[in-house]
Amino acid sequence: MNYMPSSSSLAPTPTLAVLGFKKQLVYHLHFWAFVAVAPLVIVQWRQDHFLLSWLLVFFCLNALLVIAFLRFRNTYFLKGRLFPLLAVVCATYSTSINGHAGLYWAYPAATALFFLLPLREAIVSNAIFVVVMAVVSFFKFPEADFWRITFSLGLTCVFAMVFAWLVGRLQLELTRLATTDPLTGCLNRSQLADILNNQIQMRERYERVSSLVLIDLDFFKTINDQWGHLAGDQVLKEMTLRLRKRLRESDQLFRIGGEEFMIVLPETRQKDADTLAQQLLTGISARPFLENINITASASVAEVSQGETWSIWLNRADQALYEAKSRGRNQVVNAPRYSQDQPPETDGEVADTVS
Ligand SMILES: Nc1nc2c(ncn2[C@@H]2O[C@H](COP(=O)(O)OP(=O)(O)OP(=O)(O)O)[C@@H](O)[C@H]2O)c(=O)[nH]1
Repeated sequence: MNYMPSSSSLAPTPTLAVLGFKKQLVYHLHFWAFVAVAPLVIVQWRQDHFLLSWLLVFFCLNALLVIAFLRFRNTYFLKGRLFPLLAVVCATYSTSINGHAGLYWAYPAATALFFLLPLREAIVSNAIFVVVMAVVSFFKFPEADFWRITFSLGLTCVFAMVFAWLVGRLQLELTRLATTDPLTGCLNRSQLADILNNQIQMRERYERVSSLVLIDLDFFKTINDQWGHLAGDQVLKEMTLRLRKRLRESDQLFRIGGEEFMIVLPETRQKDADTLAQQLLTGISARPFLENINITASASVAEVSQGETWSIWLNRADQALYEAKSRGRNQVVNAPRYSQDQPPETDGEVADTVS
């Protein structure tokens, strides 16, 4: 149970990876839209379509600002909302004055909406867009074209919607797979630093105290040796169910090692966390697992202290867990408070591997 820095702890979390993906998508859509639309400003100006030309200037300026904000500030300019609005207005207006030449832009505009807006907003915006385009085409083109345009634009929207919806689901599924342990469904270590850091910030900024509990099954190796690895897996699953049953919705349960679990308890003082840990250990030892496997667990409790880092907090809990094991197991040990004058001995700065 040695918490040492490793290069993998510097890798972005799955959630950050998804956010990074979204930023790249927005960045590229604005960049390529700018490249495609900028020449049209001159084309439309030369054709004396001054209003459309100005609209396209706004579109290009917005694209440049979004690109600049993403690159230099890592934020979205006006939340990225102007692109869809301007794209739809330009495509509609261009169709009304340029006919088919303007209509062709309606298709990329409708598709882009699904990648830039939340799905529901994109569906509503595109439904309105298709209706408006249908009205414009009804007055602008022969009836046969009106039907073709309305159906082909509607179908483009449906395809884009299905694709965007599936990409969204895929992102959620990949995040879930990357952040949870496949055997127990508990959170894995990928977001551990972020979640502990959040609790530390709540402590520093708002004096809101949280605690963490480490629970480690005792002599788990003998379960595997005696009953087999599959039975060991079943015990871990049932252990998770027993822990979850007693926890609150806001508590976060991690499996941070083979038979070691960590629970983050927001808004919970050491004393209450200790009571909870005692109850959890009772819940484990009171009834046999898989009908006849009796097992106990050891636990430690640590309330977050002013001025400590997440790794010191976790190390304090870890050392207390060692203490519980060496005192004979099947008990809870409270970690001593962290003091900036006398920091507790730690094995290293960053928790990344647990044995
Ligand atoms: N079935 C199963 N066993 C696992 C899994 N992950 C780790 N283990 C086993 O858990 C055991 C942990 O053994 P130890 O670290 O010696 O701990 P212990 O036997 O519980 O002893 P103490 O913690 O000192 O009480 C090892 O035999 C690992 O192979 C898993 O996902 N499934």
